[in-house]
Amino acid sequence: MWTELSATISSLAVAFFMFEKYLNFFPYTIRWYAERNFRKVVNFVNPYVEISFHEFTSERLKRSDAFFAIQNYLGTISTENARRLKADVVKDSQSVVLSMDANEEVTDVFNGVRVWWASGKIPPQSKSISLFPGSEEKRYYKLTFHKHYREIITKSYVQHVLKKGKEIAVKNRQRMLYTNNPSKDWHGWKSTKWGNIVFEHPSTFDTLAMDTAKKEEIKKDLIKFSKGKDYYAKIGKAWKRGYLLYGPPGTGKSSMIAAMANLLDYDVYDLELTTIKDNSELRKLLIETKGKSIIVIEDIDCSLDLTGQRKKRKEKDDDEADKEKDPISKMKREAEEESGSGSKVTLSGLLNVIDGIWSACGGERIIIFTTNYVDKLDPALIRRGRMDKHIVMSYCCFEAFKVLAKNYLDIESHELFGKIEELFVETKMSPADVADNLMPKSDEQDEETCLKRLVEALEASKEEARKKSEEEAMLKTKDGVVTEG
Ligand SMILES: Nc1ncnc2c1ncn2[C@@H]1O[C@H](COP(=O)(O)OP(=O)(O)OP(=O)(O)O)[C@@H](O)[C@H]1O
Ligand SMILES: [Mg+2]
Repeated sequence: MWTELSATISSLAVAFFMFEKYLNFFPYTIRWYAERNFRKVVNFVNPYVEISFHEFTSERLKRSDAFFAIQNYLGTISTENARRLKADVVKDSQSVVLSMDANEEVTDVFNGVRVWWASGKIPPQSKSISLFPGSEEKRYYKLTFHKHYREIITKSYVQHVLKKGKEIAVKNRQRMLYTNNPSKDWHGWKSTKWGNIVFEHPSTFDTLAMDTAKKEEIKKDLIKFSKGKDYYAKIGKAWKRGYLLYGPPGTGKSSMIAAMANLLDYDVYDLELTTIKDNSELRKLLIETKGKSIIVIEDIDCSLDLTGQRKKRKEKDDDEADKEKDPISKMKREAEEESGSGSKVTLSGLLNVIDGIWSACGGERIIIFTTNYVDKLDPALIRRGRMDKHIVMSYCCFEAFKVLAKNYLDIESHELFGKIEELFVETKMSPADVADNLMPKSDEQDEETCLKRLVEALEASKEEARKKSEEEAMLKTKDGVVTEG
């Protein structure tokens, strides 16, 4: 039987070869007719069905999600089967993920049905020399199975592969910190709107010094949001949430953002508004962001003039008449004008990004604004619904200090704690300054030295505040005397 089968296959192969070779000598209509019938015969003899999954979809540079899901899935089964594997290092350079190399084949069994997966590459079509080597090469995976199982494979198996592949991608995913590239770099081969590096910030809610109840409330709020897909769909609201973090410098706003990203396992998009030319660029950037991410606009009060009424150049001229005299300001302004880097993003453009029709694409996103001066912001920008939660990051209190002492010095109590608690009632010091005082600067510095340094700094700050208030009081009385006089 085997001898007969191999003889048939060889004859078919020879026939196919001859057929392809001599077909070009016939006129087109005959060729088309012959080819169609020949394929019918081949399909009748060949009981196998093939499905290809290509790396690039219709848009040339848009990578197919399915291709990567399949790549991940095949990585798990090919480690036992395939002989040539490709390795990628992921997750803090700790683990290796294997995938099938080109022109390898592996088999898989699903509900008792055997399928074959093969990987391949389509070489460049054009013979011209490309500036970008390898740019034309297209990878693909080919799935082969018996036509008898068409239903089960196309309906259940492919879905199973994509689901598993996506799960593996989430598990192996390295979180990224994205920053927007200036729009002049958006075009060209493989250029992207967002530049990215691996996000590795160590801040967590455990290391964050702040009121414990407030911290727990924020954590619960975040977790509720991340699990709220169905709820948001039910109430007909885009699955996104806005946070406004405000407070003096060094109170932990940026650290809080990193802690949030670490808690939820989200990517971070750090949006630099000043490099965005106009509202349409802002929208394009937003569309390119993925779900499970935090979009951050730091120091929103400094980023743009978002008071609603953007000043016109002429009006500004009066304000800046003095600045023109200063050679450094003048040079800076001239350079800005030359590069055309002045941003035209407006308040309405920003509002549209936060809760316009575009903001719903992607889903599962948190938008965070930070500012030192909340009063400077336009109320429309931060009204509830846009910025759903306002979080004030304030000066260090005794409770926050205890978290820092535990983290920086590994102590939970000390005889100086009493004094420090008293001093915190009357002094305003940012957690950044407290942390700096608590951090040992050499091996010789023990906890006692660090705590004493903090006490001294707190006393100095208290003294400074006392002098300042005395001066202010004196000025007030003087003013009073002058007015009365
Ligand atoms: N609440 C806090 N808990 C723990 N560490 C803090 C806290 N606040 C500040 N720090 C420490 O101070 C440093 C500066 O803090 P961070 O950058 O988060 O402040 P910020 O509020 O973003 O300041 P700015 O308004 O200047 O941007 C951090 O690296 C961190 O070590
Ligand atoms: Mg900051």
